[in-house]
Amino acid sequence: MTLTFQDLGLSSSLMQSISKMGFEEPSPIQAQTIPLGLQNKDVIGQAQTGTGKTAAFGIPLIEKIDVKKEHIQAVVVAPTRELAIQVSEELYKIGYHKRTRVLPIYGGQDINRQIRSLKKNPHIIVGTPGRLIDHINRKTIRLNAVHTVVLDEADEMLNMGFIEDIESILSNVPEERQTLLFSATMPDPIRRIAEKFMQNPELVKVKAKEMTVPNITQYYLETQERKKFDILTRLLDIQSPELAIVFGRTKRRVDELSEALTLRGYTAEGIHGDLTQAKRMSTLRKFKEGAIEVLVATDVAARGLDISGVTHVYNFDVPQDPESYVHRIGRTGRAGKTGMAMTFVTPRELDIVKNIERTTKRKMDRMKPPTLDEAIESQQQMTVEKIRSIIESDNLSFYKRTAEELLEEFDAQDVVAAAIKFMTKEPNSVEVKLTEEAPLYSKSKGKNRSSNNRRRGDYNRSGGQKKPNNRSYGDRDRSKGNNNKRRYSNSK
Ligand SMILES: Nc1ncnc2c1ncn2[C@@H]1O[C@H](COP(=O)(O)OP(=O)(O)OP(=O)(O)O)[C@@H](O)[C@H]1O
Ligand SMILES: [Mg+2]
Repeated sequence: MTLTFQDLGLSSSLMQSISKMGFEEPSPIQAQTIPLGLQNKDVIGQAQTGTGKTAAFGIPLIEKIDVKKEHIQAVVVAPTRELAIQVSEELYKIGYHKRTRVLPIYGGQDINRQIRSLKKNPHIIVGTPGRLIDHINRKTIRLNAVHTVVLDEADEMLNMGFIEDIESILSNVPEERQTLLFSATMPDPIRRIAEKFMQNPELVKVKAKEMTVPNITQYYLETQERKKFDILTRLLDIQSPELAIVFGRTKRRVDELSEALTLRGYTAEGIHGDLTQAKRMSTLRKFKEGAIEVLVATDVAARGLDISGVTHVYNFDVPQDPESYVHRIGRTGRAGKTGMAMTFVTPRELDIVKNIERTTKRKMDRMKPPTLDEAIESQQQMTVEKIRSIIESDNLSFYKRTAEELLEEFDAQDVVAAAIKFMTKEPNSVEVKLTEEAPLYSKSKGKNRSSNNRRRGDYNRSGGQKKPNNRSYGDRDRSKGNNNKRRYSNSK
């Protein structure tokens, strides 16, 4: 009974793009939303992180564009620049064969350049609220022929204080329109907005027992504040993630952590709202390309980020609330792939873990912080594996004479041990000093929560080009990773 994209009655140009993107079958949110979108219904969509909400609104949106018309027909509003770019790239791909013109519009980019791009008559604009308002006021964007509006990550726009901007954008769009509202979480204020601005919206809520996707294994580690950093580096050594994101509570924390990681020999960089747009983009690009192994980020900096290959998320500081936990760990385990999330808690913060577990309806397993010996042991194991694979695959004749000479002079065990020692990345003990963060207290205890990471002003997200479509879809029946098909499997 699995629904296919074909069943949804999409046009051939869209089918072509979708298959080029490697999508095999619609994800549950897509299967439910696309038909409603095509029928011009208002939709409130809620589904877990990484389950394809972008294409859920993107596919019907593109289907409804009349490419012959030379004006803006749809507006997508997203909370951050990086997200605006990421969404517009996904829409560009979906609309590629149909030749839909999509333009991202965001603050921090030269406005005159944007005005020039707007003169090329894009069909769809993907923008951040502030810059959209700016263009509306300058009359460089006219929304009088817009038939579809999408609010992506509505909860985050609310958190960032964009509500008035959104109201003002919506009031510039004809009332006869379709409004789609998407979010991974759906707090009450968002429901109220929906009541005010949408017409009999259909609520599409992908049923899930838990708020987090099942393919992320979740752990917490109880430790003292001052031990966290050593534990982080040991975990990085033991788990050797493909790509990892480390979350810190504040911008200062992110700066200090990325410096400290660099000092210990990891390639790490940080992103947060105080960095320039150019710096944030280049860091994200390097991370996507794998030139950086560890991305250190504040909460908001990583919301909505879609980077394939993020295998591990470390909550170096416990997140402020369950919602931010859900978004943080949702940077891994996307599109059906597996992921691991480790949350560090000090003894006084244990209540927060309980609170998160209650909200997400999912227990985290307790993980014992690894010891230094365990870290060294696992590094040695990696060396041994490397040696094994070299013996199996390389032609070693060039080295054999030297090996013989060494063996004549020394005991064989010593020679091998020395080689292993030389090749093993020993845990680096360079002293690092992090400014301590005060523990967070569970809300339920009525104590103040840390307020030094105000969400507003710290918005930055991922954008940039994604890797080509050779990502497999974490498809359980298919063990080989690198095929061209991406299949949705995590909620079946
Ligand atoms: N039907 C599909 N088959 C395979 N891959 C898909 C499918 N739909 C979407 N994807 C891919 O899954 C990834 C996650 O999608 P997307 O970013 O839209 O998730 P999301 O639900 O918006 O997550 P978040 O809540 O974190 O914003 C993207 O790389 C996207 O291209
Ligand atoms: Mg999204």
